Amino acid sequence: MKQKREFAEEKVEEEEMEEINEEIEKLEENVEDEEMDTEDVEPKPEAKIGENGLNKDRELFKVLGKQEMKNLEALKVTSSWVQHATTFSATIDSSTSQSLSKIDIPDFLTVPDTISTWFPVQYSVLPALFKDIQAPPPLRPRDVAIAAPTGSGKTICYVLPVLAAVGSRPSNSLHAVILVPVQTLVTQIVEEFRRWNGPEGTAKVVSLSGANDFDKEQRQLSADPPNVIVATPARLVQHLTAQIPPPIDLSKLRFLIVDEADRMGKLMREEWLDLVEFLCGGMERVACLNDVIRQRRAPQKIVLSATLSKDVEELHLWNLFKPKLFSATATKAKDITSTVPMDHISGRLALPSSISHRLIVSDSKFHPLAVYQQIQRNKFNRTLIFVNEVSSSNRLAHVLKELSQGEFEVDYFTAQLFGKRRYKMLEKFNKNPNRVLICSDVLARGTDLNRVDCVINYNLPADDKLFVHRAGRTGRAGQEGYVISVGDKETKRLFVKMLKVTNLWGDTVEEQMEEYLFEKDLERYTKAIESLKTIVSTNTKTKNGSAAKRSGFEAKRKSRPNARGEKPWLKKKTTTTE
Ligand SMILES: Nc1ncnc2c1ncn2[C@@H]1O[C@H](COP(=O)(O)OP(=O)(O)OP(=O)(O)O)[C@@H](O)[C@H]1O
Repeated sequence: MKQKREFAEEKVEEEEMEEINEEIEKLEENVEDEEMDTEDVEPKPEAKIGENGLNKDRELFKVLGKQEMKNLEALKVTSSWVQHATTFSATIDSSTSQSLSKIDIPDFLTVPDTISTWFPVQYSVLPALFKDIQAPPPLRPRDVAIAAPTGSGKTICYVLPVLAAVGSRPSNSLHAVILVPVQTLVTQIVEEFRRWNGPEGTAKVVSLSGANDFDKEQRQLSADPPNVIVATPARLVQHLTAQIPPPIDLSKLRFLIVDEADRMGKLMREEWLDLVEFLCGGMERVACLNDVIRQRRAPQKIVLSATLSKDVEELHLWNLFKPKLFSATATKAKDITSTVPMDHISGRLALPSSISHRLIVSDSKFHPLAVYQQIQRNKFNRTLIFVNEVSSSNRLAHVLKELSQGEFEVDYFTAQLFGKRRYKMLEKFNKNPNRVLICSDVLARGTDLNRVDCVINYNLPADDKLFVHRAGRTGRAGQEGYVISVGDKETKRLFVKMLKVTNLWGDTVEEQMEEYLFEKDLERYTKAIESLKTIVSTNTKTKNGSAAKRSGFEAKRKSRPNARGEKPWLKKKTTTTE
């Protein structure tokens, strides 16, 4: 019985297969007919025969009908406000700087001795912002985006307007919040406020970041409400959510400023911007007259960066109100929408013209020696060396110390450094000559160190923006600066391609360093490597033995009694029972 059923099923399958084959033959005949029709309409191009003797066209997907498939051109969408930017010169020299008398600043502000002229970005932005403060517009002032090269003086563009808005007799309300991506920048910007705020310091400026103790910050915010807060987003949100109501009242905010805006990442809206805008109020979309009136309360947003993204989605994230763009380009706005596939608004001039770049290509085993020879040959006074891994920072530091034999001091600075030790390290670098500081990218953006002669990319930067920001630690305020990138035949290829695609290659000089150039220092170099190997092997033994030492704030926190007053780190004394 079962066999019969199987046999019947097979029979049905055969009949179905025959029907399907007839269908396919009919289809093929139709297709051939179609081909026949087009035959007399236009001469059929020579059929390309592939190796296997088949018609090449048939090997690809057959497009039915007559339309030709063609690649559509990628649409370049640039916001209209990016197209109609207020532009100014990217170069800083006597011809592009303006005298201080050209801009009236409030008399209660003290001009630091180092400031004698206004840089192009300041001369372009400050009058517009001062005007909005002296004569507030009926609705709310337009938000501002500033795209200018590194070291061009963008910080002052918001420090002065904020201090002008606070006024000479400040009330107890919070006028401005400035957000920056890393805590080293928080301290630097508070210092810039102090420079202009005068010795008695009319405006109360506080810093909120991982460098300070959270509880201490919270007590200070409640006891003495500040006029200006400079913070990292994470620490600000921590204060805004730690207690209800939060000790920070954002409802009367005049400025919401984000420096190094493109570094805040695509998740910033979810992480902190929604919460801050909600607490500021007035950011809702306008649906009725009441909204228009309520919108007057919204703070004026100012976003800044040397590589402000041109990406419409990213710019849209900021929810800017009728934004006004100030952008550094040597020529008019055509640079901004340049055909170069770059996502910087500041166009091809993202690198200050006072910076020269050299690419050293050598075998990777000689890279520490190549770095030493470049520092020694050019007699750089202060050198910043960027590495990608923490491990290579202390190894490179050891080899350079061995090679330099006291010619210059070598330190290294990474995110592992906590609390005050970071600022002591930077202060030591700023105050002393003949320094080499090896650091990770925590110092790549915004950090304003004193007269860095040379930036060395010991490990090449991952993308063009990072290259621009690392290079921008030198050649600041129009001074001369040198950038040296170190690579080997493999890594050089991708690096050169990246810089050429984004028009940052400019007049870079490429130098091949062959093995014979290293012979004169080879003996010392070998000794340095040997001593490094012994240190690394002893370190690995101690690491297996005991936990690595912590430094600074982290170490102090470890040696503090817990809530119950116990000291868990002390070994419990075992009492003998006999
Ligand atoms: N008008 C000026 N005259 C002289 N020096 C100035 C002037 N404006 C700014 N500077 C100095 O130029 C240096 C760079 O300024 P600032 O840090 O504001 O640049 P930036 O554009 O913010 O750089 P980055 O993009 O790296 O953050 C600082 O040391 C600052 O003191």
